[in-house]
Amino acid sequence: TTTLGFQYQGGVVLAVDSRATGGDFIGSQTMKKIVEINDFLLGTLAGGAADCVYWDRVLAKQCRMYELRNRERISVAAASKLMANMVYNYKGMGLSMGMMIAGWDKRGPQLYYVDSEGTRTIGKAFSVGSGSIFAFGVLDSGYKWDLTDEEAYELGRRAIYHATHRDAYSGGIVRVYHMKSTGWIHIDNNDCMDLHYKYKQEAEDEENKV
Ligand SMILES: CC1=C(C(=O)N[C@H](C)C(=O)N[C@@H](Cc2c[nH]c3ccccc23)C(=O)N[C@@H](CC2CCCCC2)C(=O)[C@H](C)CO)Cc2ccccc21
Repeated sequence: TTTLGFQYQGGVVLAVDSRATGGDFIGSQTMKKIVEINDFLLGTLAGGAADCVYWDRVLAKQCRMYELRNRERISVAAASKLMANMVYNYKGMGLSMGMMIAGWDKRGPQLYYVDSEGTRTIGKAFSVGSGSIFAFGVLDSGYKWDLTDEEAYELGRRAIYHATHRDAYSGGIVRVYHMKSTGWIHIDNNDCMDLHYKYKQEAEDEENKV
């Protein structure tokens, strides 16, 4: 798996692949690794598939219960803390989950990393999963705060594509979401093979320019 999240002038962009593996067997090429918790909260999933899918659903329920009890949306900080505290109760029992929580609340756009070891941290950019080293290579070389929305989407797409190209445990569809002040929007899905030939053609066109 390769998941990526970064904050820039336009909010937070999330980009992920869609492969699930069992050993060297590919269980699925169409998994959803960006989960919609509510209109202003997104999560990304990496690690044990069942752990991720299960605990994401528990978090979504807890966030909804908070809204009903308090008549206001839960903050990004509180949602990420809920998840961190829930999985911390199982520390050392074999859970494997590395997730990001992206959202926009009264404090503006925020991005948290939470994992089953007990880490919860706020930051401007994270990449989680077996392909994260490849994604960081592209992200670090192309990131700046002042990216336009289109540049940010393309940076996320390219970073995940390069991870799917080099990491055997990443692949399938590259999914991109954008967390804005008005909530999240789903930008697009691209099969990583289509991106491969698109980028190959672009590189050849660039080479052939005088
Ligand atoms: C195909 C599939 C599942 C599957 O392939 N399960 C295997 C056992 C699994 O958990 N795979 C992990 C890798 C893995 C296997 N054993 C482990 C023990 C500990 C930690 C990781 C693993 C995976 O694909 N992980 C993905 C993220 C998943 C994909 C599915 C959606 C939720 C996030 C990745 O992190 C990359 C592929 C790298 O492993 C589980 C599942 C639930 C619901 C619907 C479909 C599936």
